[in-house]
Amino acid sequence: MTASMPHAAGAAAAEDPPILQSGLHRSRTVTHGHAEPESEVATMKKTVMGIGPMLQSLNVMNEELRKRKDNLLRDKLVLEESIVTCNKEKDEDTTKLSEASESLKKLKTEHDDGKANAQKEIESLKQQILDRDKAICALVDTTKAEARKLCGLVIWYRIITHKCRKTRDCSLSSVLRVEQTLRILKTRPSLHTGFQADKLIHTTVRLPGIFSPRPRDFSLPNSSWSPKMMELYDHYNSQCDLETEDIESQKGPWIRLPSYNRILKYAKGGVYLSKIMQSKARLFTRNVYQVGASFEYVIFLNKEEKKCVCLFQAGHLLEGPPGHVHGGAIATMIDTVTGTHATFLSGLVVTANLNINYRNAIPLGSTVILESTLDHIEGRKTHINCKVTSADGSKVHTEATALFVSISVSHLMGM
Ligand SMILES: CCCCCCCCCC(=O)SCCNC(=O)CCNC(=O)[C@H](O)C(C)(C)COP(=O)(O)OP(=O)(O)OC[C@H]1O[C@@H](n2cnc3c(N)ncnc32)[C@H](O)[C@@H]1OP(=O)(O)O
Repeated sequence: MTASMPHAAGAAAAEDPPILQSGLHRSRTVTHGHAEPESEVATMKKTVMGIGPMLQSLNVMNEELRKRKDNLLRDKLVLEESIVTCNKEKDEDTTKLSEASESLKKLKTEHDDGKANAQKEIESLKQQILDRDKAICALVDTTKAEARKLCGLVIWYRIITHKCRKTRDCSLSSVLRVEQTLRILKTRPSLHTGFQADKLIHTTVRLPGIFSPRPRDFSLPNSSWSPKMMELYDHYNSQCDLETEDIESQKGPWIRLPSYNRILKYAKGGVYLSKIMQSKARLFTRNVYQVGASFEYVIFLNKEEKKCVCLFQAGHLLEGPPGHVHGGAIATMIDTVTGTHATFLSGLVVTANLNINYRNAIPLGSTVILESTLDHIEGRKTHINCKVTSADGSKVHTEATALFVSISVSHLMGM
């Protein structure tokens, strides 16, 4: 019988799990073979008992799968929440970005407006400077030869006092100085200058305005100045003119003369120096930038007494005899102080003669005073005396006389 139904039994075996297969097979066998019912029940019982552990493991697996499903669902929820948060943040960032772009646009517009306004102001101030320079020129009657000479000297004065600054400062105080110079010059009508009046406007108009950075004024105290140097500086500086816009309110007999490291860009024959020379040329006494290393000095001018005082501290680069200042360096300072003095007295001059007596050597690093006094003026010749003493005046280091000859601007160009 069993053998007569191979297909049915085989099909059942293929569909059912192995344990069931053996149980069922047996029960079928028993049923069809008319076996004892008790033994069939027992067999069934056995079979059912065999199913128990299998169900247990299936339950465990089911439980695990359920847990995994729960976890996945939780993860999904978390991810969905994150996506919502990210989208929210993205929206906020987009809003912020557009706000920032708006602010930037606004700032740019404001900046452009400000720049345009500043440009306008600069143009207007430049025009004012130009008008003022023209007005100054108009003060001088250029049809008269003497006036033309004065113009030439004004230009020289301006070149010396302002062109040496990179800014060629056109502030009100500069105009004031020009006016003062005019006054001085008017008292000296016999000066020989050959400057052409039409060049005056050209030159003054080209002077730049008040916007360039100011170069270093070497005559101001620095950290290398000794206490003695400072004491003397304070003494003279406290008696200086107050730089006010009102000419009448100036006080003090002394003027501290500013000092820069550049003067002219004209050269032999009146031609322009090469660009390299123009940019690299430096005044001899101001060509060492390191403070305290070479010529540390400040010049004060006394208009009333027609004299100059220079406080000079010689640095270590000026050594001549061991530990003492080189005679050439002393001569340089004497020429500088007396030359400056003569320029203020007589306008454009050059040194024609310099006589020096070296009485006592000057120790390096010490502070000395150079006193420049007017001896006399005779036609184009300005005779100056100069005495170099120790800071307390007790020792005379050097004595000198100098002759300066007035020259025209064209002479200077042709030198
Ligand atoms: C605010 C900035 C301050 C800057 C300070 C730095 C100061 C630095 C100054 C210098 O270092 S200048 C550079 C050194 N000097 C020179 O290179 C000058 C070169 N020499 C000349 O250009 C001419 O020789 C000079 C202008 C000085 C004279 O030539 P001129 O043909 O114009 O004049 P002239 O020869 O007819 O002389 C005019 C008068 O000066 C007299 N003179 C000229 N040279 C003389 C001399 N060496 N000794 C004595 N007297 C002299 C001359 O006798 C005459 O007197 P009289 O009218 O009574 O007859």
